[in-house]
Amino acid sequence: MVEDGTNQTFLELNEKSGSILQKHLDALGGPPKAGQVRQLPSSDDEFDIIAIVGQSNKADPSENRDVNLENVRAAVANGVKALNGLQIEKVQIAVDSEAAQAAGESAKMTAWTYKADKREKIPQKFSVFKKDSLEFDQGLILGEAQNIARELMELPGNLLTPSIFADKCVALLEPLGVKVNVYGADWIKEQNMNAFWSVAKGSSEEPKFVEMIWEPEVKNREETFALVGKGVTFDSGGISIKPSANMGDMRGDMGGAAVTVATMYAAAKLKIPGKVLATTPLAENMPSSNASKPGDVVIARNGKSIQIDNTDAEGRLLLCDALDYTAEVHKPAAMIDSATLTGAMVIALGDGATGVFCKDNDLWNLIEKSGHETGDRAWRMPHYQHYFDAISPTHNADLNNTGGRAAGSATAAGFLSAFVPKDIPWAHFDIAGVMDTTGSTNPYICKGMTGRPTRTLYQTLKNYFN
Ligand SMILES: N[C@@H](CSCc1ccccc1)C(=O)NCC(=O)O
Ligand SMILES: [Mg+2]
Ligand SMILES: [Zn+2]
Ligand SMILES: [Zn+2]
Repeated sequence: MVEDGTNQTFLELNEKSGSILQKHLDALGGPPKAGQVRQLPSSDDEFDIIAIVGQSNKADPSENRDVNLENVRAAVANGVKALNGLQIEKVQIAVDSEAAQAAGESAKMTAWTYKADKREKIPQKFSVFKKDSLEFDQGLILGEAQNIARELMELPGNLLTPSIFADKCVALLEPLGVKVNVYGADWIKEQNMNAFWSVAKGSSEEPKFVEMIWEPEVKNREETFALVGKGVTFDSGGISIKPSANMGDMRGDMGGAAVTVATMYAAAKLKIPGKVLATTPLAENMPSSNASKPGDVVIARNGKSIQIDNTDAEGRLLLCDALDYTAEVHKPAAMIDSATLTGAMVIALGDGATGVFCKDNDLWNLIEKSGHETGDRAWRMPHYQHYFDAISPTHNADLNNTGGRAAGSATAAGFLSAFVPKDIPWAHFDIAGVMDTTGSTNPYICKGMTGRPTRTLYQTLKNYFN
């Protein structure tokens, strides 16, 4: 696969073919425009087909990402898709070394579909044209990591209960040298994680709390970076039940946990030179006679009382205990939580960017830079006292678990801030908007669950420890 009709690889192949390639290309209308692909028969025994891919050269700085790399991702995606169904197993991609990682990421993500049997028709083996490239291979791993998150998110609630999710964490990460601790209901209650338990107790599926530790022998920095991910394997809303239309999408309400685990996979595979600690509270949110009722009051692990006025605002209840535990027990130097937290974030940003709430400018700058590099962007949201005031105080407790309709994402972030010590740089990623896609906005991610922003989380760790 070769980008446009003018680059060096094309010229070499054309010369070798005695200018037949150029003749075919001219007959097909000349070099492809951005988004187009021309497939040429190859006279070279080494290749069955040569695909010439048009690449955009638009570079608008206000896009807030490395547009050149994103153009390469798009071109590779279009090329791979044009080869679908042709029984081509292996694709060599002609790409410059500075874009090789982006090409690898895109190839791997484009070649993925949830239905494993359909993958047979899509090329699955990729390399750089006639050479080995470490950057490209790293890109393949990062694409694979995001695919792991997509797979977990697509899995329906009956096939991915908290117990099954926890088993998958062990199977995926322990062989890579990540220590994985899995705790159940008794431990959650012993820890006084009563806010977490208030969500889980309505389901017959046992909740799990998974703790993952990557600690390499060789470190660039001694600090611990912590990740926390919301893991609601199905969110029915509980007693405050959701409308039935599209309720099946809530199989992806463990997206925060999925991208957290996928980031740990990438961190271990690519041997991030520092300690990364991750936790995921996992539960189902179901209505039953055991479920929490609107108006119930619980005391969270940190001693704060919470009035549960809306059982569908459950994410912050699991997360608040997980954040408190992670901060107190592991004392990280920085912490990011990821959560499909609010419908308001879907309205605010759609699948354009992850909404990030962060008071620490250094951490925010690191996250923004990372999103710029991966193309999976972050957008800073307001994290003011004003929004915290909307959820506190409440009639019968220190905090209310809902701040009402206005600025729902910001008041949710305000709620979480009551559980993170002020001296720990912390960012909250509301990933509800980027949870899924119609498939029309990004050429390398098909319709469905996206696994976003796995690569931006990984890149943030990489930038932090390098
Ligand atoms: N599970 C969360 C977020 S639901 C957000 C969403 C909606 C539609 C498609 C994708 C994501 C939840 O229940 N939040 C409560 C709330 O926002 O009120
Ligand atoms: Mg799922
Ligand atoms: Zn909910
Ligand atoms: Zn939820």
